Amino acid sequence: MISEYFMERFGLTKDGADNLIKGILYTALQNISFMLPVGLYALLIYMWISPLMGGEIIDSNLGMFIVAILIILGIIFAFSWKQYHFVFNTTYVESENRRINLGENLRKLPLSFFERRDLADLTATIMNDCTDLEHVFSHAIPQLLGSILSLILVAIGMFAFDWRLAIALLWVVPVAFIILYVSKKMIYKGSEIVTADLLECGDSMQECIESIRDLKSYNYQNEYLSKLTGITSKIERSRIKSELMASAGVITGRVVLNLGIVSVILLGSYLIMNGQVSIYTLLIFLIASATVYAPVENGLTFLAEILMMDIKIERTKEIEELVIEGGLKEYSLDNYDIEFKDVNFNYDDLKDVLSNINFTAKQGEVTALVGPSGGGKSTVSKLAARFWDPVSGKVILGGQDLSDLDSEKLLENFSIVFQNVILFNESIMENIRVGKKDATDEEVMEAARLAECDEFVQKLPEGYDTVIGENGELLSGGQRQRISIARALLKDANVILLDEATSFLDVENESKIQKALSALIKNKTVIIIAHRMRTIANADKIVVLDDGRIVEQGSPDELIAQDGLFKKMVDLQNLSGAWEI
Ligand SMILES: Nc1ncnc2c1ncn2[C@@H]1O[C@H](COP(=O)(O)OP(=O)(O)OP(=O)(O)O)[C@@H](O)[C@H]1O
Repeated sequence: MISEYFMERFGLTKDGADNLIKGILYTALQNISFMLPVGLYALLIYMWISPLMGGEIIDSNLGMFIVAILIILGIIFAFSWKQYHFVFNTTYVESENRRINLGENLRKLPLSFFERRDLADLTATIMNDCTDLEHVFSHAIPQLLGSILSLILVAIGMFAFDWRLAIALLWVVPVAFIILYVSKKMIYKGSEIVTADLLECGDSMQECIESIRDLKSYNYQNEYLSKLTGITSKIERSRIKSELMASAGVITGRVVLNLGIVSVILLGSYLIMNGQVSIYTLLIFLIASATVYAPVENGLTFLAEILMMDIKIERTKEIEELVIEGGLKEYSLDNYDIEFKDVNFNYDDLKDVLSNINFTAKQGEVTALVGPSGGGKSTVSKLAARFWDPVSGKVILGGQDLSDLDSEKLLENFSIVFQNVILFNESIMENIRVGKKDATDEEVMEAARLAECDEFVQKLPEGYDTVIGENGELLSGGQRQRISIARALLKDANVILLDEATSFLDVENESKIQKALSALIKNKTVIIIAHRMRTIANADKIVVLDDGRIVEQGSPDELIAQDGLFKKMVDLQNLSGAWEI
């Protein structure tokens, strides 16, 4: 039951929760073992004070004391070792599990999620929040709950010894915790503000690094840096405020704890004067107060930390509990036609981006999406690969509604070349192999040759083994595009989406790649987006999108004959082609 509570409350796995319980028990035992020397002091004081108070003289046996000290040290060592094992080792394993789970969950989320969510925020959750939680599970929770547990056991002993002095010693403990708990809202608020400010700072730093070229070219660094300085100062202020909010409760609690010693002295003196307790009993309680309050003081600091952590736990749970996109993993397709049936779509409920889209991209044909910028071409291609689901209407592949299919399985049928090519900081060979994980080096090189990569790759210092830097920074835009096309050629899937796939290429290279692509696209469903009319001259079907609606569709000849938007676009490009500067 406790295990289930911990799983739910702290988002732990079963093993993690069980180990946390063991960690708490060993922390309690460790705390008690730290109090064992108090028993030894008590004995020593008794031996020393007894003759002064007219009692018998007790023979001190040094050997016995040394043995007792060694036994106590042994016990402290054994419990500390166990506590360390359960608390620290298992915390790091749990933290690793948490990161893997988050990563797994993210992998299964619809791609639309990543367009909506702030990526710096996601990274902060996986890295920073998990690290902060690591600290809470390795220090705060076991120490706090262990302290409470050991305190309860010690309190029982104290009550048995003298219940009046026990009350005088311990009444401050619940009061101190209640004071801190009452300030919970303030602590949470402070932590929420710090988290939001850190995120804003992370976003701005990332933006600054990504756009450093533009900042320099527009001489905008100073303005941007002063904005960054403003944000970092804001973090500093909110951190100080948050610490003050948390420490107000902790310090008040600690002051209250000290009142316990005062009340023990006052009550003890009164009881001694009335002959109800001996000075020995009072001394024992005063010595005990030092060891009893130490874990409680730590506990107060840890409780504040746990209250501050709540926001991080919520943030990780939010990702863990996101609804994972479902869908059929096993399905059969009649063919690879993609049909848009009465599709309406928007990104944010505010403005319709696509309205009443009806067309079919047939297998064995090239369907080109053209139209003015912002007309909805890329959005149509995203819906075709189920990156998003339509708000109404259906997108159908070979008779199956895409929204019924598992995205990962569905994308096995797609080769996609995006406008913005993403490359990894690995060798060219591995970057192309992304298209087909089990491809041999020969297959990769063949795809690279077809995509006109071979010539520039041979000139690189280590050929196909050259590592191309973060997002392929060592390559030109056209070279990056060719690598992306090589990936698509290697994957050789049945549906091919090309979104401005050759926009960075010069005429010569584009013509060569068009040739390679025509070999690739035989008998496949091809949807191509291009602004250059030359790129889509051989398309079987043209769909013209303007302001989210299909305004014309048909073969290039039919549309030229219609003398509408497509014809206007072709004429304009012919005209601009003839311009001389
Ligand atoms: N992730 C998004 N969130 C919100 N709105 C978006 C998003 N992506 C695109 N839009 C909006 O949807 C509309 C259509 O964009 P889309 O990229 O599909 O047009 P496009 O025809 O491909 O444009 P271009 O030719 O310039 O690439 C635009 O108004 C754009 O602002």
